[in-house]
Amino acid sequence: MTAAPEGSGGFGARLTAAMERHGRLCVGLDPHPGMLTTWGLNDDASGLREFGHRVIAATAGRAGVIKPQVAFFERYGVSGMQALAEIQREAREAGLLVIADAKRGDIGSTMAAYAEAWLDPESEFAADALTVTPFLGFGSLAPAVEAAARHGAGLFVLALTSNPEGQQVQLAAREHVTVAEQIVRAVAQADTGREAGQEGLADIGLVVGATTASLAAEHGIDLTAGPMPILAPGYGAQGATAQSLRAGFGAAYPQVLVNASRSILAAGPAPKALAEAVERAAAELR
Ligand SMILES: O=c1ccn([C@@H]2O[C@H](COP(=O)(O)O)[C@@H](O)[C@H]2O)c(=O)[nH]1
Repeated sequence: MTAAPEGSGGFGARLTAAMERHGRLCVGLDPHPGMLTTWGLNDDASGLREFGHRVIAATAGRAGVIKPQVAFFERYGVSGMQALAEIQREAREAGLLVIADAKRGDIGSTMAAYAEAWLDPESEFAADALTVTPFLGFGSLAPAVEAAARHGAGLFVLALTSNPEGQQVQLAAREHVTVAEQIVRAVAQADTGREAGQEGLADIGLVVGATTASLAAEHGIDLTAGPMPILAPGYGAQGATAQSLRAGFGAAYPQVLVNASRSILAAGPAPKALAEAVERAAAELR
């Protein structure tokens, strides 16, 4: 049912191919209710579908990755989640990689169910990768790591999020090692199952905010500890710029996939203006 997305092989290989071809922009598909109104769309599942359809049309061929924010679909109940399933399928059929931003995390046995819901290609919500939270302990994500390997899918593990409140937890330290550093080390370790000689990005990556990247260096967190892809939200609406991203990530910048949601979506609904906003952001980050 789902088309083969960009490239072949596991998620890391597909993401590497997509970034080589289209650059490091990930377009955020965040149908804020106010945005639907501005775009002249219904504040219901039909509006979500049309919004998704237009964002996919503007993104395909201009960027390689799209990130639907699940919360903006969930708030419409069953019909919203049905629209999300259809939009994810349409995006993958258009050759885009889909990262479902659902930030799932629970005890291991429940985590296994979340992983099947989002990473099994036979699932209605099948995505190429899923954002997950490690704050129940990185070990609780083991079933998701196994499911990702089984399905050729990926995970992005929250490490140092873009919101300032995250630092209270993420920069707390035990024996001078911050929680964020422990997560980065655990993700690098989880990625060691790569085949000998395998190049490119790994399947399991990190979420590090475009706005908080410089904190990693300040706190001695080595984001180059492995070939982990790094999903970086915070560019545009949250204040990070192409220049601050490069400076903040430093040597890790080649691993970075930059998300932009509101700063691109604000250019809609006209298809040409939306496509130009995608092109501009992609060029700025190249
Ligand atoms: O640390 C994080 C993790 C996820 N997000 C999500 O990314 C987008 C950002 O949207 P903008 O409109 O470009 O600010 C949104 O879906 C967040 O939930 C994040 O911002 N920070």
